[in-house]
Amino acid sequence: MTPVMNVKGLSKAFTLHQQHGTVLNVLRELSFAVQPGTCLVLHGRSGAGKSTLMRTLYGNYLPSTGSIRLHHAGEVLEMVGAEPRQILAVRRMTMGYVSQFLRVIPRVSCLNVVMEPALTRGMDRAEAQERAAALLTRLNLPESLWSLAPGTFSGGEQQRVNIARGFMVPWPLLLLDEPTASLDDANRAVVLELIEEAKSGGSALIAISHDAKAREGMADCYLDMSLEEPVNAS
Ligand SMILES: Nc1ncnc2c1ncn2[C@@H]1O[C@H](COP(=O)(O)OP(=O)(O)OP(=O)(O)O)[C@@H](O)[C@H]1O
Repeated sequence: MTPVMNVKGLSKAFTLHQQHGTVLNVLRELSFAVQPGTCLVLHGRSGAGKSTLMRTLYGNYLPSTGSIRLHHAGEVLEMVGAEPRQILAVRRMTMGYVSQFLRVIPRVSCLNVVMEPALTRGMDRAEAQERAAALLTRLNLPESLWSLAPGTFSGGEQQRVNIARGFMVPWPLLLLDEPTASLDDANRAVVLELIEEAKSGGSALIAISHDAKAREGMADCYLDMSLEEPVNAS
């Protein structure tokens, strides 16, 4: 099977210019591939570089070395050094990212936050609203909150809005950062169902989860990022 993403020799170092130019070698020579219909879970101690890897894959950080090849729009795109317009097209069509915390935009209602990825892809508004409502209902978010901006919502409510938004459209590759961190057992089970449905539809997922039950429920394979202590050089 052709992988959705193929990563080779990926390294990322941070240089702390304000702190005597200390260099943190966070990712070192990582190579892995992600297949459609599977979930790869990033595994490793706190500080191993899991979030850094996610941000690098999403194009937020430029790696120091290596290659990230992504199946996008019928072609293989090298994400390292891709133009900003290509990264934006990838984020609209190919790679979704459910970050740990919802980015709250003042005065934008919960329903609009959830619908946005579908509207950006040209889905009809009524259809988008129906899908958003179905997801919010499954995630047990009270209907009385849907027309409110999520800024005042609890941590778990904000997380469920973020998850509904992430699953609004099918993604060839979906990145999930701690998708069940603030959720109770019932809502964790809903998130695991959504992940299973996405996999059945052919999506590949890359996830970080400190929640052992959730991790076991979603993982098809693991990337162990704790094999060595990071090397810090100045
Ligand atoms: N923007 C940055 N600038 C400098 N150092 C950074 C930056 N982002 C992360 N780091 C460092 O990289 C290392 C890995 O951080 P990262 O957040 O990726 O770890 P993690 O495995 O996701 O940890 P956790 O499980 O605690 O969330 C840490 O030592 C952190 O201090």
